[in-house]
Amino acid sequence: MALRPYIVGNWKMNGLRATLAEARAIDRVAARYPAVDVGIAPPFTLVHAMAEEAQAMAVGGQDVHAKPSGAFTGNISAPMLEDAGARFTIVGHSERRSLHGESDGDVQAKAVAARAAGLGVILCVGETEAERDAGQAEAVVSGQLHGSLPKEGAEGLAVAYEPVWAIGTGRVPSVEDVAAMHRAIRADLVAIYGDAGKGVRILYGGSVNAGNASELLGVADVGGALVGGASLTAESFAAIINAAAMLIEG
Ligand SMILES: O=C(CO)COP(=O)(O)O
Repeated sequence: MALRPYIVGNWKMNGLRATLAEARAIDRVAARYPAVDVGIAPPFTLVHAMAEEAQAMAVGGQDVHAKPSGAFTGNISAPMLEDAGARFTIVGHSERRSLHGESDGDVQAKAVAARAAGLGVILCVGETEAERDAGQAEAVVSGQLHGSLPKEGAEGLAVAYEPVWAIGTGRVPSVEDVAAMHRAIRADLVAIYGDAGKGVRILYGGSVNAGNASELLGVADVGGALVGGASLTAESFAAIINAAAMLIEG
């Protein structure tokens, strides 16, 4: 891994106040691995409390609204997230794209808004199983990248490749398929941003766990992981952070 590894937990709609204890434990793990960037995106209700305490990890949002303020019942804006202590946000997760009907244009507007508020962005892309079976995986992901990446520049940006069929299923693509997709994403990033596209970390997400992290993180152009289920306890998340650290140390 040429870039600093970035290991991010997406807690989704899991997280009561009790999980603050888990967050503290994850922060202590992050402190032991200064060469690895660690982030957690908890539910909005925990962002402020976690950000107040976090020393070694970044706290982020799972989504953000494209407008800075206004009459948008139930939404959270990028300046509000930043004000609560968040340092980054996920945008374009497949659960947002499919369950909330978010288009590439919506995702792009969110990414632009997040960066305008000074937040890092993890922009998610990924094909469905039917699209992969039809041989369309790379074309679909390339279309998502061209449609949703902010055009102004690559600063503060990471991309997460999350095949929809691998999320929460225990199934992961072959190492060859991960390598091919990350190579294709890198080529798109360089086509869009020029040399700056080489510095964008491309995370893999979808059923990453302690058992497969080392193999997945060892694939060329995999710059980290976006982890769902296995990020919910410090013990399983620590094993993934440790796998990333071991790979840099060789
Ligand atoms: O969607 C994911 C992270 O954003 C992946 O979730 P799982 O790790 O639970 O498969």
